[in-house]
Order: sequence, then structure tokens, then C-alpha cells
Amino acid sequence: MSDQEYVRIENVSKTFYVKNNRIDALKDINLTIAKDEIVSIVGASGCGKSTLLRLICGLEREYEGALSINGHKLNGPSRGVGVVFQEHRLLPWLTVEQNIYLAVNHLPKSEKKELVAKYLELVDLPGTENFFPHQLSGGMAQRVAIARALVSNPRILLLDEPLGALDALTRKNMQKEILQIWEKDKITMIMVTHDIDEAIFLGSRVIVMTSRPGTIKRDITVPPSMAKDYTDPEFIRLRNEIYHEFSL
Ligand SMILES: Nc1ncnc2c1ncn2[C@@H]1O[C@H](COP(=O)(O)OP(=O)(O)OP(=O)(O)O)[C@@H](O)[C@H]1O
Repeated sequence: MSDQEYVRIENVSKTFYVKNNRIDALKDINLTIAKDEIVSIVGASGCGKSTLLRLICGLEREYEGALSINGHKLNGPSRGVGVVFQEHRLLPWLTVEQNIYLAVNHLPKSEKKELVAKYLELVDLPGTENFFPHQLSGGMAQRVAIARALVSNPRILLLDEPLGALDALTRKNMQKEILQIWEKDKITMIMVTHDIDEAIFLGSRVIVMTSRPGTIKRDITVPPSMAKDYTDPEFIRLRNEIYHEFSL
């Protein structure tokens, strides 16, 4: 196993049966993701993006093919995988600190307190330990959700439309913040998004999927030298190229 093949997905297919209907949610997926890489996944609704994430975090245990992380075959939910969903899923009756504690409940209180402070600092929310979720903006709540996902030091962070519920401006700011978090605390990230700009901005690669059956249509490398600027001509060219994949 090399760091280039940190996540290895080989010939993975996942079929659901609903009454007599067969749904090929994923078919012959082959994908490798390097350690500390950020990969974006885009595709039309129903092309199997969430199913793929559920497989990687071990929630879907029945599938064909082979899936491994760091050379270890996946069999069951993994503590080494953090997940951030579109909704922050913070418990409303617990404070920010208590919500984050839940992810590291087994540790002594002093250690938990230190970790919470460290990760709130990382997501740029120092001093918000005693806030309740309703006292946070949407962007702040999502940053707490990211802190909660990172506090247990996962090997991989899965993000399923993490910014989908935010307004356009907050969303753009959060994209920058996610990159800053990644720069400070390198981690392998796999992100599903419906936003092509976001996919390019955050990803080193953009995986374009098709539906019924869910397959990988394109695996596009974002040139590392490209400016993280939505108005940059190269950025626009790439956006058009990916957009074209959807309209074919
Ligand atoms: N538990 C399930 N039982 C039956 N069919 C399922 C189940 N989960 C997903 N599917 C089907 O598998 C296909 C892929 O679903 P999935 O949720 O992975 O798509 P998606 O790309 O994440 O969609 P969206 O962008 O709308 O969230 C869909 O046709 C869906 O109906």
C-alpha cells in the first residue's frame, strides 16, 4: 500500500432491490485517493454519491468488489472516518462543548476540554464552548460540526453536501475556511457537492458520476498551479468542461 492509494475502491458495485425493482446505485466503481488529498464528487441527483460515502464509512456492508483504507479491508463502521452532513446534526439541548464531547466521550474530562478548545480554535470559533446550537449562525453551526468530526482524529473526513444549507456568501467563506482547516490539520477529505465551483475550489480532483447505473464518468485533475479564484480563466475553463459533462 502506498500513500497514493490510501483509499482504494476496486470494482465496487452496490445494488438495491425495492419490491421487484433492481437499482444499480453503483456499478464497477474504481477509485484511488491519496493520503491527505481532497477529492470532490459531483453528479446528478441519484447517481450514488451518498451511497459511495456510506460504503466508505462502513455503513453499507453489503457490496460487490473491494474497499480498503490504508491497506485494511473495510468491514463495518470505522472510528477512523469522520462525517459531516448537510445539516449540522448538533443536539439542541447540549452546548457546543457538550456536542463535541460526544465524539470523544471515552476520554478524561480534562483531556476532552483541551481537545474542544483546540478544535474550536481550528475552526475559528474560540470561546464558544457554552453556546447552544440555536445561538449560532448556520455557518458557525457547520463549523462546530466539522470540529466534532475532527476531534477524534479521523484518518478520513467525509463531507456530504456540507455547505448545501448555507447562503451563497457564507458558503463561499466556508469553502475558504475548509481549505484553511485542511492546510492546518492535513487529512484525507472526500466531499460530495452539487456545486461545480465548490468542487473545483476545494478538490485536487473532481470525480463526475452518472446515474442509473452510478458510474464514474470522468476523473478530472485540478491543476495544482491554478488560482483559487472563481473568475480566473483557467477556473472558468474547468467549470465549463465539468458543466459540459452534465449536459451531455
Ligand atoms: N436504502 C436504499 N434502498 C433502496 N434504494 C436506495 C437506498 N439508498 C439509495 N437508494 C437508491 O440508490 C440510488 C443512489 O442514491 P444516492 O442517495 O446514493 O444518490 P445521490 O447521488 O447521493 O443523490 P442526491 O444527490 O439526490 O443526494 C438512487 O436511485 C436511490 O433511490
